[in-house]
Amino acid sequence: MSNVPSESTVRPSEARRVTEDEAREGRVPVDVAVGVLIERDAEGQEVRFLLTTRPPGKVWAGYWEFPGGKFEPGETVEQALRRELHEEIGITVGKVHPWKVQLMDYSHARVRLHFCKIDDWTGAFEMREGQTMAWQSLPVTVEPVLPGTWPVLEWLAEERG
Ligand SMILES: Nc1nc2c([nH]c(=O)n2[C@@H]2O[C@H](COP(=O)(O)OP(=O)(O)OP(=O)(O)O)[C@@H](O)[C@H]2O)c(=O)[nH]1
Repeated sequence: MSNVPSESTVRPSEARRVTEDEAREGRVPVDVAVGVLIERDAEGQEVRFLLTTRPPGKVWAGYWEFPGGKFEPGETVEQALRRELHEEIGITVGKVHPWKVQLMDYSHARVRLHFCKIDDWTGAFEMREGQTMAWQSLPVTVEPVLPGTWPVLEWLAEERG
């Protein structure tokens, strides 16, 4: 797909999608709640989505991703997402729509990414961890994009035909 970065630019040992079956063995996945913030046009069609850079000092710093973070003990996806988006980008999230789950292996961790769509929030965006934000549509114009973000761009492209 022309508008999605090529996974071949990252060595397989660094990042790889895995299935739930494969993940039954080896490292226990870390659950991560991720928000796909969507802006709609007057007809209600999805137009743009928000990407942010990974903060300085974190693994894969500077790579573009959807905002979110790891669950804290006992949290649901929705609770983790509300907390992370408030802590990291300063907004208060309204309704959360669970969308897709994707497992991903990195050298630093195995993660289970819980992607949720959000089109309802209040508050001004404030990048509280030194990130950069960009509203994007397909094809995205920012780079580099985090490998764990590529599947989302594919799903969005599929949805838009
Ligand atoms: N936020 C986010 N994380 C993603 C995405 N895709 C993806 O593979 N990840 C991975 O999910 C993990 C999220 O961890 P994080 O370090 O950002 O979480 P956090 O904010 O709770 O950080 P901390 O508790 O380490 O400070 C990372 O391993 C990151 O590489 C994505 O689109 N958004």
